[in-house]
Amino acid sequence: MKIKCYDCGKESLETTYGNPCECGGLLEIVHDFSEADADKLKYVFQRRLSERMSTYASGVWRYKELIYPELAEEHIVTKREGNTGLYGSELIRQWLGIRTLWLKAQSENPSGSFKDNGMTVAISHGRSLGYKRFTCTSTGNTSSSLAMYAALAGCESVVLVPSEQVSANKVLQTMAYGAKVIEFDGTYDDGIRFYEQFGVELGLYICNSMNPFRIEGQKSIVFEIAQSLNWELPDWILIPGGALSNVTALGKGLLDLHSLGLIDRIPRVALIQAEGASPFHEMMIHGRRELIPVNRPSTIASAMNIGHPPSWRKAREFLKEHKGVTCSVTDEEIMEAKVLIDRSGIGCEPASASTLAGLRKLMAGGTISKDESAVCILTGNLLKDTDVLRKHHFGGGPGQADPHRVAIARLSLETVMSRL
Ligand SMILES: Cc1ncc(COP(=O)(O)O)c(C=O)c1O
Ligand SMILES: N[C@@H](CCOP(=O)(O)O)C(=O)O
Repeated sequence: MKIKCYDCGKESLETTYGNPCECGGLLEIVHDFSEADADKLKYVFQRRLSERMSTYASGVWRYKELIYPELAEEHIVTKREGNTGLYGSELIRQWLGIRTLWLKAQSENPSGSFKDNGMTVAISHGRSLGYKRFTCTSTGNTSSSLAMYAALAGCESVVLVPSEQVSANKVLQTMAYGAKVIEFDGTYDDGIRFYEQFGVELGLYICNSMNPFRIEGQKSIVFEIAQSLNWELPDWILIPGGALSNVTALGKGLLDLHSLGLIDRIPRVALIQAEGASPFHEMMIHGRRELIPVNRPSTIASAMNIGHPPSWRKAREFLKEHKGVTCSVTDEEIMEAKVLIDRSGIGCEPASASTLAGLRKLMAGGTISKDESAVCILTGNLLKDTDVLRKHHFGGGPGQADPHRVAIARLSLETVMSRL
C-alpha cells in the first residue's frame, strides 16, 4: 500500500494523512492486489459474516485486506459499524414502477450515518500514529461520527461547525460524545479552506474526506452491497453528492472489486445533488473543465449544503470513464421522496432521500428504464434532522398538519374509538 497524490503523482509519507499534498491535490491510497485470490477472499469474507465479537464482526474490517491490510489489529477502533440492511420496499417500488429496487440503510450505523464506515479507519490510522486529538469541519454527521470514535478511543475531538443551516440534533450528538464544538459564520467550504491553510500548523489529525483513509473505509459500503447480492450488482447505484467523498469511495470500491474479479461488470452510478448546492452537476451537464463553486449553497438537505466539493476531480474521472450520470433535485422533490422512505419503515434524513427523488427523475427522463434494477444508498438516519420532521408534520403548529395526529380532550375508550 502506498499514498500518492492524485494530482501530481508524488508519493507521500503516511503522516501527511488528512492534509492535501504540497501541490494542493488530494492524496489517495494505492493498493497492490496482484497477489490477491478472489475465491479465497470471497471465502474469508463469507466466513467472517458469522463473527460476533471480534474486529472482523465489523462490516468495514471484514474487508480489511482491501482497505488497510497493514494496520495492526491492536490499533483498530471499531463499533462493529457497517452490517447495515439492504431492504426492498413494495410501496416505493410501485411508486417508481421499477422492476427491482433496494435501499441500503447506512442510517443503521452506530452514529446514524455512512460516515462511520470511513471514520473507523481514519481514527484507527491516527491512533496508530500516536495522535490523541482529532478534528474536522462538518455539517454535523462527520463531526458526530468523529466525536463518537474519538471518545471510544479515549481521545479528544475538536470540531468546526457552521453556525447556520446545520441540524441541531447533529450538533447535540457531537457535543454529547464529548467534542469541543467551535461554531463559525460560514459554510463547510470555509471550514475546509481553513484546514487547507492551517491544517499542518494545527497539528491535529484531520478527519475530513480529503483524508484518504476515510475513502478506504467508505469503500466497504459497496463491498457489503456486492456480498449481500452474491457478488452481482444491480444495473444502477444512486448516491447523494455533497463533498463527493461518497461517490469517490463508491467508484474506487467498484474498481477494486472489478480488478480483483469479484464482480464481472461495473454498474452505472447516478450522483444526485440538491438543486441549491449542485456545482458538480452543473459542471457535468455543461461539459465544463473546471468546477465553478457555489458561494451561498442552500438546501433543506443540510448534509449536502456544500458549494465547493473537495473530491470533484476524482468523482468526475470515475463518472466519465464508467458511464455515470448526475442529476439535481429540488427540496420539494427530496421531501416527497423522504416522506415515502419514512412511511416505508426504513426512514432517512433529507440528503439520503435525494437518491430516490433522483431515481424518479432519471426514470421520467428515460435515462433509467423500469426494467432495470437499482440500489439507492440512504446515507443518514431519520432522527438526524428533527427540525425538518417537525416542520413537515406539525406545519404551522403542533397537531395541525399531519392527518395521523388527532387531539382529544379526555382519554377514554369512547373518545379514542370515535377517532378510529
Ligand atoms: C447524510 C449525508 N448524505 C450525503 C452526504 C453527501 O456525501 P458526500 O459529502 O460524501 O458527497 C453527506 C455529507 O457528506 C451526508 O452527511
Ligand atoms: N455531510 C458532511 C459534509 C462532508 O464532510 P466530509 O466528511 O466529506 O469532509 C458532514 O457531515 O460534515
